[in-house]
Amino acid sequence: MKTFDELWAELSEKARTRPAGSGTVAQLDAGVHAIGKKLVEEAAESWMAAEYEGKEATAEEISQLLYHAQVLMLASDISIDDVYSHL
Ligand SMILES: N=c1c2ncn([C@@H]3O[C@H](COP(=O)(O)OP(=O)(O)OP(=O)(O)O)[C@@H](O)[C@H]3O)c2ncn1[C@@H]1O[C@H](COP(=O)(O)O)[C@@H](O)[C@H]1O
Repeated sequence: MKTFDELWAELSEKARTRPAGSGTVAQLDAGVHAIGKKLVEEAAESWMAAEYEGKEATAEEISQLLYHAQVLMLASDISIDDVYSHL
């Protein structure tokens, strides 16, 4: 288990060091358009899970949604504080 902030620290490090085999690095290389499509896909899957699949599936889909949101932030050079400033 990890927190949002811990995942952000891990993904930031992956973006900086670009280890071989990292899915995050592959997504960053694919670009904002591809990352945005994944984000929308995970949002739709979260919605469907919440309507039809129960709490466990919904939590899993939302975790993937948060992951892809963080990847989009990295690809767009947006920090956590940039986002928090709008909350
Ligand atoms: N939390 C996640 C995470 N959530 C979702 N995903 C990605 O999002 C995809 C979502 O799965 P789906 O089943 O919805 O999609 P899919 O169509 O079957 O998968 P794809 O064909 O798109 O890969 C997964 O296949 C992963 O590629 C994640 N990839 C990585 N992480 C974490 O990010 C960290 C860094 O990962 P790496 O960069 O791969 O080392 C690690 O702690 C990982 O646990």
